[in-house]
Amino acid sequence: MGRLAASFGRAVAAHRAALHHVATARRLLDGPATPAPGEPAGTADTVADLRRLGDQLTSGWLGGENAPFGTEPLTGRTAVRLGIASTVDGFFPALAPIGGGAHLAFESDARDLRVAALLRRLVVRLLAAAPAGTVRVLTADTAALGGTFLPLRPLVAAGVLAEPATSDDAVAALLDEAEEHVRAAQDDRTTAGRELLVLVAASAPTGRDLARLAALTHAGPTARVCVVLAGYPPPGPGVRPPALGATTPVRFDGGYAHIGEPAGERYSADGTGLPAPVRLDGDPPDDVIVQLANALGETARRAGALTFADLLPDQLWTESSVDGLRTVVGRTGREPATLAFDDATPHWLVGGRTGAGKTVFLLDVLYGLATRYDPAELALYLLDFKEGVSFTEFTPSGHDPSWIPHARAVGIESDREYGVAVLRELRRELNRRATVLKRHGVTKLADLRRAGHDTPLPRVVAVVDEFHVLFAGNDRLAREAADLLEELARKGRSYGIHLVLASQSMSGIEALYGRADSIFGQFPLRVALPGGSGVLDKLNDAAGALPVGSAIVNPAAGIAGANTVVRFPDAHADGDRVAALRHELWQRRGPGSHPPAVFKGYESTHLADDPTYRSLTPGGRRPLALVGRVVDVDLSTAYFPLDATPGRHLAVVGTAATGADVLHAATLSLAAQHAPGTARFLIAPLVATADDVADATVTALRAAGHPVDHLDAPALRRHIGDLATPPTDTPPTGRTYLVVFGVDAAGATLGLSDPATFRSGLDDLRTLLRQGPGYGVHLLGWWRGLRRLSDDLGGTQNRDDVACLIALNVPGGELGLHLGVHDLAYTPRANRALLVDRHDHRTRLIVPYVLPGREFDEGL
Ligand SMILES: Nc1ncnc2c1ncn2[C@@H]1O[C@H](COP(=O)(O)OP(=O)(O)OP(=O)(O)O)[C@@H](O)[C@H]1O
Repeated sequence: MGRLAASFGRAVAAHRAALHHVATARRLLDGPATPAPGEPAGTADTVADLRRLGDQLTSGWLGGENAPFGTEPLTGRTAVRLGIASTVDGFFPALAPIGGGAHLAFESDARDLRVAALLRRLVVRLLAAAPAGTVRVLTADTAALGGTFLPLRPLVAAGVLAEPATSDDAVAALLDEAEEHVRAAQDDRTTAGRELLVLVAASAPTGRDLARLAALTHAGPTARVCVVLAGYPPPGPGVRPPALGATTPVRFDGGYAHIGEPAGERYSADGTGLPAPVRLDGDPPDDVIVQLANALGETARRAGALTFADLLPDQLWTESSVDGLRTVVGRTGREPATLAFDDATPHWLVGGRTGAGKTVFLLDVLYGLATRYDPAELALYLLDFKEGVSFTEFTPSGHDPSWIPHARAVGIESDREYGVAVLRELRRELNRRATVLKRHGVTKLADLRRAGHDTPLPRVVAVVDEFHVLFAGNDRLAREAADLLEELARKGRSYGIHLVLASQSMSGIEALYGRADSIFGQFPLRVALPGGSGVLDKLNDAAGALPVGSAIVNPAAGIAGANTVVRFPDAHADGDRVAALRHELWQRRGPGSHPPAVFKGYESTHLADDPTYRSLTPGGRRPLALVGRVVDVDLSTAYFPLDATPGRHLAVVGTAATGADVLHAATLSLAAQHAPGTARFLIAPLVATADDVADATVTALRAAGHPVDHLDAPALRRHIGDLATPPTDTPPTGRTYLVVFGVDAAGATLGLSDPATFRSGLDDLRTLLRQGPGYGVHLLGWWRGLRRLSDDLGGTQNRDDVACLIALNVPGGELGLHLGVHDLAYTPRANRALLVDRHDHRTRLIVPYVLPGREFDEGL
């Protein structure tokens, strides 16, 4: 009996010590101890002491609906009630220390209903014990898939409690969050770190995650974390589980629980714990849960609400980019999450499955940057390869003339060729900067800018969304893209050129010809949106269970243990605010600000809109045949100069009806370079599909005052015969353009030989092709097949006789054979053509001109 009395004496002391903050402890108790019949004997005096303590502490908030919730934050170690200890002399509340580095572990996991009920009660008690927002509870329940915490649904719905983590990935993410909290608390850097984080695990996680959880129990009082772990130690043979630090164990003995030695206190001299059986407290009453949800919900909503406005600075354009760029992208817990483009994280790699919020995240980053830095500090190149409208809002449109003044080039639904053109442009900028730096004897942009150099050298951020498209296909273009990216990634850090590569699929990365490591090694900052684990280390699968609107940010190239969970707002949800901001930025642009060069992959182009065409006047020495716009950064005009060199003729090849449109544009652009009467146009519409366009061509030429002859096949044959003979007037005056819509349709007629001279139309045609340019005769022809062109030329050995080629829907391989070029990177597609000039070895992807209204006729 003496031993028992001593033990209870210790328990009194321990309870007192644990109840150091009596006011707090009072809140952790809920109601008077309810005696249960037939309890075993105890020691009257000490039990009475314990009882008195309990009585003092039983008027807590659960004592009545009007009782207040906690008003003081839980700063140090305190006590929580686990149940009722019973002795023959009475009953007393059984407490255990918690907080201030003290933790709890239950032997059974929450599949034991007593444990499940008590866990729920502990969640409620801890949330209720302190002011709203000072205790954050995270729950994990892989053993019952969240079922343990289901009765706490009202708290989840009110945003007070997060959804339980129910998968291994989610548990890993939860541990990431807890570890980040510990780091923040230990540095005392954020207010989030000052809240108490309670981690309630309904069962022990497996392997490495159990070790991580155990590590949290050793982190000490400054970590501001408290672990409540059920199912420890995990049953079964095998490796010994990691030891827990400062944890009160609770084990079970029949219907009663037994509370072991509390962390840092003694309940018994022999270390056997509280010498009285304990009946654990049951579920919190439903109405209390609802009451708590109502009381804390509003604060949680306010603290948790994240809007686009949270990303913006107080004042526009006040930051300097000398040492890097920084912007708030969202929140970590309740603190702003800031990411940087600087020496430590010069480039970012962003991953996330489709619909994971990648576009939204990128827009958040771009608006965050564009509001902090003025256009002299920051320039943007934005490239998107997917169908969609990601960056459209940065460019002027019919209904909104504004643009973001930082944007230099924007590609929407870009072609790979456009992407490579932008990367080439960035490399030119890199080289330009390298020269400037060398001239000033420094090696880094930051040093030059610190020295007050006045050449505008903004930091450049180039965003490439769905960048894996660049590497689709093992061709010359893919290799060039890899070369460019590698160079930009390697040198960009010093020259203030930063890359953000985003993708829904990292499989493209593997196709980087073994260079993935050398390229992505330059991308220390990884942002993994839901489903974006591909940008993290293979052992780091934290992004699997993320909800949309959050991301794992990892500044250590994705290794596990360096994750931070960031929530970011949906820029699109605040459309009016974003539009107003865009206008504000636009209004602030400087006097010389130009709209960005915009490439919209889905748009067709029209001759009439081309500034080069509009500036054409009669009298040039070498007329230019305009055929479209080159897929490059400035969308420059695609043309062929038609001079006196043999072979300066244009062949448009392919069955696509666009062929007629290209001839139309070439003819009208040539006409604009001749005064009426100085050029002759012979128009031969030989195929029905081209009739409308040929008629439109004739009408336009006549309207411009040019003489036009309309030819059928026999007339064409005659004219070819005439034109194959050099004129007698020397030097020849004027030019003759023979425009044939469907040359292949004249095959039979041209193949016939003249019975008198034995010359066929093809003989005359070949003479004309070689000699015609010398006396001002050029053929502009549309052949619907490459084979027909080749035959008409008399074989591929004569391919230089028509030096200017526009290939429409001609397979790249066939075209390569005709041209004698290996590795020709051309995939026929609607609204695109390949321009080849055999004389100056130019090959360019172009958007060919079409007549307005015929955009959708081209087919493939
Ligand atoms: N922070 C957020 N909060 C709430 N909803 C969001 C958030 N971010 C994105 N969403 C929503 O998720 C959906 C997909 O977003 P988004 O278009 O950015 O995805 P994505 O990854 O770019 O997809 P895809 O690659 O298919 O275009 C949108 O409806 C968007 O409103």
